Amino acid sequence: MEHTEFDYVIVGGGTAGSVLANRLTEDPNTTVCVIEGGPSDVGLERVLRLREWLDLLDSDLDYGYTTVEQPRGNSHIVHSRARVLGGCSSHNTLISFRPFPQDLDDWVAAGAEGWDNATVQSYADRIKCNIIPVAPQDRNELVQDWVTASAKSTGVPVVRDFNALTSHGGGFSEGVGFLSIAYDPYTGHRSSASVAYLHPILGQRHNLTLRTETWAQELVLDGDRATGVRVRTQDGHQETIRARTEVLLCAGAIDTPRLMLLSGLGPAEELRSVGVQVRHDLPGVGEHLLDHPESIIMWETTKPVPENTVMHSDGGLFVRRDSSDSRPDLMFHVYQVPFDDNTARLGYPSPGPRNAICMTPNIPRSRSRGKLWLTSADPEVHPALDFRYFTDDDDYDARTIVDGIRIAREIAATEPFASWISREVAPGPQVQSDEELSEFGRRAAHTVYHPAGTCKMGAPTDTTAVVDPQLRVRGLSGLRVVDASVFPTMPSPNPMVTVLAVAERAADLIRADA
Ligand SMILES: Cc1cc2nc3c(=O)[nH]c(=O)nc-3n(C[C@H](O)[C@H](O)[C@H](O)COP(=O)(O)OP(=O)(O)OC[C@H]3O[C@@H](n4cnc5c(N)ncnc54)[C@H](O)[C@@H]3O)c2cc1C
Repeated sequence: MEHTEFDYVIVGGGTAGSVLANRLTEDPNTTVCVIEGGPSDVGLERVLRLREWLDLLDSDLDYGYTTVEQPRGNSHIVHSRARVLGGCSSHNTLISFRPFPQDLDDWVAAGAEGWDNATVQSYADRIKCNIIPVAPQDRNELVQDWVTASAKSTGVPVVRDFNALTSHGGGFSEGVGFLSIAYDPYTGHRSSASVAYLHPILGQRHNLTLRTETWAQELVLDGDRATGVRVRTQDGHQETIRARTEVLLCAGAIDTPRLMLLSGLGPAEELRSVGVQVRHDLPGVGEHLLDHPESIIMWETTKPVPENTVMHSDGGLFVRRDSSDSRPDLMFHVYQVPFDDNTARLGYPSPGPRNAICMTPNIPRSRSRGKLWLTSADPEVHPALDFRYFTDDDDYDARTIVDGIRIAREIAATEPFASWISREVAPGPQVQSDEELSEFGRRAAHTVYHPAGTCKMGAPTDTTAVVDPQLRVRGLSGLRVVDASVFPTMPSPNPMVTVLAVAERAADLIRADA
């Protein structure tokens, strides 16, 4: 057994972990060790080339978590989670939206004192990733025509830079346009958390130790203090890495609660039932599993989809149905490839690779709530994930998807987009009633890959919260969570920028405590 000691041990060199590693090692007297389960992405072209992101799903760089049966949804969804430095920012589409001001009002109302809009946006200002609206050479004619038709059909404005509306104003209620994406428009490479925060300092800062292909199996506790992490190295050895000051959990919304539960931190009765020794009863760990569910409508095109693109999903549309809230309540991505995993399984034909266009309506503030739990004390066994998709009491989630498919059909009937479409492939024009559209929409449903909330932040008095507003785990010392698990509620748009901003602020909170 080899023992090594650092000031901070970061579990997970992913989106949040990369930010923390950079910011904490700005002080040359602070030592940091990052434990990352996957390999480095340095020089790994198949990761760095953003356009090839679809090839990473279900690959050796994907943990590929499945869900338990979803009686009202799709039981076949695979939740991709990246096993590589940079985490999901090395795997995802890098669509970059600041959280809406009202999303952060919700955080404060949920007890996350100090996470108000002005504060969080000021941390988003610091993000090092190169976030820009899709560059002119990557804007293809089809998406351009889709933007024009969407604006005409729904009456929403065309937006040139969504984030400018959030950083310099009160956000936006509706809009359509090319997305903002964290990438280098000259090379097509990612500007992921690892590219932006780690690559420039690897080998430069001697106070940073990076342990790739190393898996954190259990937290080491001394009474109620976290003092280290027991890890398994690539060659199967076990060792303990000690933290003099803090252990920082950045393993993401699935693996952070999983590691806590395996370490005896979680709902006591449930832990006992699988034979895990209880170290600290924390009922909220694994509860409150959030996501952005989405569904799909797919068409065959009259001519091949133009080749130029950033990553095959370059446009976005936001619609607001409920005027009592200033935020949009329906979002659509547009996929310029057959996004047919779920439709093919249901028996729908797939157009050729260059002859499909899809719209995927998603629910920005889904009302269904899920849960994650252990089925075994064996650290190799995946936890159970139950998103409880489409189970909210008033059927809001399913109705949102039905509205989304209807709005998408109207856009498809509007020029200049209409001329690109030869026929609707899924669900097909015969599917018309609300009941039929709901049935299709739920069975073909997918995830936008945004699990969050499983170690939620709340007021120090909130017994359902896992961390306090300083992100410290309740009732323990030397342990913080800094990743998408801490979200008290889901930000309406894609969450990566919120994760980056959370990590930027966490670095300040950690330094202030030290
Ligand atoms: C396919 C896909 C597309 C997406 N597209 C977008 C998008 O376009 N825009 C957007 O805003 N969001 C997107 N998301 C979501 C977004 O990427 C995530 O919400 C965000 O990156 C999560 O960051 P995190 O720090 O919480 O976790 P992660 O980035 O997942 O980091 C966790 C890290 O911890 C490591 N790890 C886990 N367990 C252990 C362990 N026990 N020991 C050691 N290491 C461990 C993992 O290998 C990983 O590197 C997408 C996600 C996916 C999967």
